[in-house]
Amino acid sequence: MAVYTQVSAEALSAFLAKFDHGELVSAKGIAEGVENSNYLVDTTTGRFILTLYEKRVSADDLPFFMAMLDHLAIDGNPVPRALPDRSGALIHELCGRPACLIEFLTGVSVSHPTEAQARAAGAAMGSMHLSLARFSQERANTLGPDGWRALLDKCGRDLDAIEPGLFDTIGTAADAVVAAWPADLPRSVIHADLFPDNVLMLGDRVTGLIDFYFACTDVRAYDLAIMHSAWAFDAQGERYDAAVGKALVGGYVDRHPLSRAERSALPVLAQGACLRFLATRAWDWLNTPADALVTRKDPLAYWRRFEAYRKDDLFA
Ligand SMILES: Nc1ncnc2c1ncn2[C@@H]1O[C@H](COP(=O)(O)OP(=O)(O)O)[C@@H](O)[C@H]1O
Ligand SMILES: N[C@@H](CCOP(=O)(O)O)C(=O)O
Repeated sequence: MAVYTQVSAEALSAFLAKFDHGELVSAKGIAEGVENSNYLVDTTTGRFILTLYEKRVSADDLPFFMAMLDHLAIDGNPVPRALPDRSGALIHELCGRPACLIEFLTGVSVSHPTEAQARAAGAAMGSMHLSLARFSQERANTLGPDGWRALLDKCGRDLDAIEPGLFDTIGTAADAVVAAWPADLPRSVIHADLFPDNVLMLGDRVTGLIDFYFACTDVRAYDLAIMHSAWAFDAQGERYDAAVGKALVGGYVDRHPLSRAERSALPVLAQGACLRFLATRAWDWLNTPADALVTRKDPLAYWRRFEAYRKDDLFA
């Protein structure tokens, strides 16, 4: 469960009093997620998400994320916007954290995507990329190859506590990926974390794309590679589902073109994606406070995926 900051009913009522969205009826900490504190808030006029930004989200980046969400929503993408208070402010402070009141979107995230769901989710990313081609703001990726390499170095030999020998094995793998990293593919703002838990669905229909707080400017095909690594394997990273992987890429290209150069870079981009998520998961595994209400995610599930991408071309 990801609730790092406890918000009292009194503090939440005072916060809601700044908005025209009714009075507090109930609030529950949301079990899913690892980065921020999220509450499901019911008021006398509707249902909302309250997010308090923690850990890796800098308050300085919030205006970028909010502008991106507005841009995508105007283009008809199913993304949640932050709601302004009576003075027009979107970004607030609550219990010492930056906080936003956010539109609630219906739908559930799937844990075992079917081919049809993967195709729909890939198409949703394709549409999002078409829209982002016209979004002019930029944000550097702090978790690009330099960022995840530095994070792995910061974990250092403690990585061996996760699995003996991991520090050396990953170091060699990271060197190879960094050396092969494509420099000249098309770039744009990307989501950079479009895992199944960040796509809300009703049946085979995508009803929500959420959690844009890693969004950044990077190689556009890297977004698809991240998504592939998250959607086409089981949670342990042990079993690859070729049909789901194919459907995901197929859905994407139904909406957005993928050049030959982008296609042939997907295997190395996917390996980079694996090391990036392995790095943050390993850091969190080693550094999450014992009293945090959060379920840590298994770093080795991303090492297994990495080995699968290194062994075979899963995009062939
Ligand atoms: N706008 C929203 N509408 C509906 N549910 C949401 C919304 N935002 C977040 N959630 C719910 O909260 C959970 C955690 O949100 P998420 O943004 O993924 O958190 P984190 O940033 O901590 O990873 C999601 O899995 C989803 O169940
Ligand atoms: N998706 C990442 C971690 C970020 O968690 P999210 O709940 O914000 O998607 C992972 O699985 O390692």
